[in-house]
Amino acid sequence: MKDKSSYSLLKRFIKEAIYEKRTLAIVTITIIGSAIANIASPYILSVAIDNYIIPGRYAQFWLIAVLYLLALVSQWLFATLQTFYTEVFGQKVLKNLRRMLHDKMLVSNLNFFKDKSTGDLVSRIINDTNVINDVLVSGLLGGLSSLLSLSGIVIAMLFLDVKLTLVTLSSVPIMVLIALYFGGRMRSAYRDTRQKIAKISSVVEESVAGIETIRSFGKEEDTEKEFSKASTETIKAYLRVAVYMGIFWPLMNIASLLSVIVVIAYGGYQAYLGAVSIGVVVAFIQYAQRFRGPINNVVSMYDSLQSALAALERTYEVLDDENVEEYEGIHIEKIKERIEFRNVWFEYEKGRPVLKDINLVIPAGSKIALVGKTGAGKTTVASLLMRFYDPTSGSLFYDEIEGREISRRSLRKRIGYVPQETYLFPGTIMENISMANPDASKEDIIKVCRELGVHDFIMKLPKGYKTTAGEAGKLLSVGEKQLISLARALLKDPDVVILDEALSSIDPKTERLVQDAMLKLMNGRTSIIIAHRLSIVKYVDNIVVIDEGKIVEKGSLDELLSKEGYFYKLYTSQHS
Ligand SMILES: Nc1ncnc2c1ncn2[C@@H]1O[C@H](COP(=O)(O)OP(=O)(O)OP(=O)(O)O)[C@@H](O)[C@H]1O
Repeated sequence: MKDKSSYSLLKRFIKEAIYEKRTLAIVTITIIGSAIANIASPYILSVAIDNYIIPGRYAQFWLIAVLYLLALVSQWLFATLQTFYTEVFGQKVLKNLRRMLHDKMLVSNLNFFKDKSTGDLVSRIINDTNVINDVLVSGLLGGLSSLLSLSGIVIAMLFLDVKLTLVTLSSVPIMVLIALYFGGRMRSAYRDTRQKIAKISSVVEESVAGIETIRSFGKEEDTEKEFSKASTETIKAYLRVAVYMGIFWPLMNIASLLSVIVVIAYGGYQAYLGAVSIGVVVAFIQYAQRFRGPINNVVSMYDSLQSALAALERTYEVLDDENVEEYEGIHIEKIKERIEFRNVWFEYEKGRPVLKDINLVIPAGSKIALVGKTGAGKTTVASLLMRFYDPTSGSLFYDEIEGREISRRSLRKRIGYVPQETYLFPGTIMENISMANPDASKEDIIKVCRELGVHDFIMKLPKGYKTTAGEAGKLLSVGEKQLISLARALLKDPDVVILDEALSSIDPKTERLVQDAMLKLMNGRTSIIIAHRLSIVKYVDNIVVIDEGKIVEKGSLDELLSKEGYFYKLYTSQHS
């Protein structure tokens, strides 16, 4: 264990978890109550035997019998309450951690996502928090409760008879060794089963996502083999757990019985000599049987701490990531005059600029097309416009206000972005469009869809506007989805539109629909089109040609064609 950092991680976690004070107070009470009740019942039994049963004082016997019953009932009651409230506490901590992680994702900038895969983030939010709950909350509280019970039992035993206590405790090291050796193996085998299950789900996930590629390359057999391998490994891992479980608990029981035998033999002999009473020996027999569970809990708490600390470290890594979007800044109501790039340089990775000294003025209401080979930097220009990133050096100005000073939210409200691939949120088509403007009525939405020519094909879907995104995702083509995205952007009524043409091929009929819808959306608005097809460039005022992060040509279609330069080559290669 990396002591110092593990300690500070734990300290921070405990400090943050402790804010659930009320639930934690209830858990603490149940833990203490449980420990006391656990110690009390054997003790009461010893008193009952020595002071009432053996002397034959049956008149007052009912009192001690009621006390014994009470101790047993409270033992059960506290144990139940402890399990329940530990879970309540754990779930609250879990919910809070998950909320913090999810919120963090929502406010993080795109650098945050650069080195994290979807699977990794999902696993941090779902699995790591689960491990933290299991080990750090339930495990730690269970372990502390066991430690308290163990200490209580030892104190009660010492109080009754010191020598007998030492004899009884002689089997404890054996139990600790068993718990360390076999228990440790059992837990690590169990962790292994979780990893194997995760492997199965990732194979399934990949098969579903890549089903078309699998089919087209005839890779069904390989995928099937991979799945079978993962399944077999899972079975093996579960069988290992079963074997270790089969060995572990019976061994613990034997060790526990060993101490009972020792107590009976030694205690019995002492009782025969009159050194201890029968009641005390009976109490010791009961105490001796109560060691195995708590000892296993304490050992397993220590054992699992390592994996939980790793999970905690991964969780804090996300929470402490400094790539956060700043939402403060000047609120802009409208982009009225122009957008300007002034000496803009940008690099995703230090020392590798992808935009180099971009200077560009986009007057309000004008239309420009960004053209260039793949990887030239067109999408990056669009990302800077929306402040997904800020320039590494140089500035963007919106009506002479420096981009970095403007509130990101207010800026993005003024921009309608139509990405290459449309993301449909869970929900209906209607909800997917209305998210652009929650105040819009159904009629407004239908009007916008009619205007863009989207209405007819939405009505052809099985449930029209009520078709869910899941169904629509399968039924709609890339172009049709982009039409929905265009409707979404129009409903927002932005000042600026950024359109990223779909790369995938679209059938000619839909392509015409998409182009018409694009032109309607662009009408009267500052428009920046990332043009892949070049047929759209007829409709723009200016074409900006980017190559390797630099603007290499700029001008109207006629100007650039007559120049017979870089653009001319691109254009003629697509139109030949
Ligand atoms: N998130 C990122 N991290 C690191 N490098 C990136 C990132 N996004 C893009 N790049 C790199 O920046 C360069 C410009 O990419 P960009 O996506 O802006 O080009 P593009 O002209 O839009 O290309 P395409 O037409 O293929 O979409 C490329 O070399 C690309 O590999």
